[in-house]
Amino acid sequence: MNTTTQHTASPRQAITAELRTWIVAQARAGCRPEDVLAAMKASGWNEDVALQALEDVLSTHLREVQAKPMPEPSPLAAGNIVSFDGHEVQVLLSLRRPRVVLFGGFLTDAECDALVELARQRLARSETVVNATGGSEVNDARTSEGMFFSRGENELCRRIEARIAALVNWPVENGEGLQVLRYRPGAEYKAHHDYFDPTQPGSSTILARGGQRVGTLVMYLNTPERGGATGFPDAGLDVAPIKGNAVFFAYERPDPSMLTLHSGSPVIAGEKWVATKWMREGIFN
Ligand SMILES: O=C(O)CCC(=O)C(=O)O
Ligand SMILES: [Fe+2]
Repeated sequence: MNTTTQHTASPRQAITAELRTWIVAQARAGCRPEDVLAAMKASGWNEDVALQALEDVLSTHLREVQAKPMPEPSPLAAGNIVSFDGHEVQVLLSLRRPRVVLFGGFLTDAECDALVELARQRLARSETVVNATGGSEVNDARTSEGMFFSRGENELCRRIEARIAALVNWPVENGEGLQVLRYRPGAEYKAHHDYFDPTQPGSSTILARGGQRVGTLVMYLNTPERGGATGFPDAGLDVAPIKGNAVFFAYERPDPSMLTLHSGSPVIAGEKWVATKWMREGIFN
């Protein structure tokens, strides 16, 4: 029997989610297609069927990666000063992988102070999402206090939301309301991803409202005396929390390979205040 007949005669082997993830991971790690094919053959795949599976998975993956619109500050380059609404913002750092951009002077001192004062009386102990249920709970991994403004709640929120939308090219409607956090000495937010784990049953409720998170902007509302950097351990990057600056990062897929694992490291002295804007794939209502 030649291979062609064998191919026609054999039922198409199913491309499971697990196999798809594995093939994509091999490609992203720089493995040559012929080596991936050899590994599949070694684990019992018929050559033609394996080739077809490789082709299907990789072409779909390429289309997904190319077609997906993302929040993205380009065409700004590091070193530029960008002006929006009469307000000048500097691009202090731009990293491609993970996608991270650090803005200088994103908020004025007066805007930072006003956000802190509006948020102060509404603070409550921060919670984390419980993936299994889609609810939330108090957790040692996150020892800050926080509150949410609803989107467009007041003139200040509207002004900041319009600036974010313009500078990262992402619609205001896709943003969650601003969240303000206060960390006291010793408080931290341990390493986490901002996207919702799609394999967890609780995520479907959360994702029904606006889809996945694809980008985050953390704005520093004060400069803590010591500690409190935003760390990106996969990139070996620590962003100093300086009043008015803001760090943007984006993650095309809800996957650790985006390297956007990050933490709010413990505050050692003083308080740390931040405002976070999370951006969804779709309209968040
Ligand atoms: O406090 C920080 O530096 C990071 C905050 C953060 O990760 C978040 O709000 O999701
Ligand atoms: Fe985060």
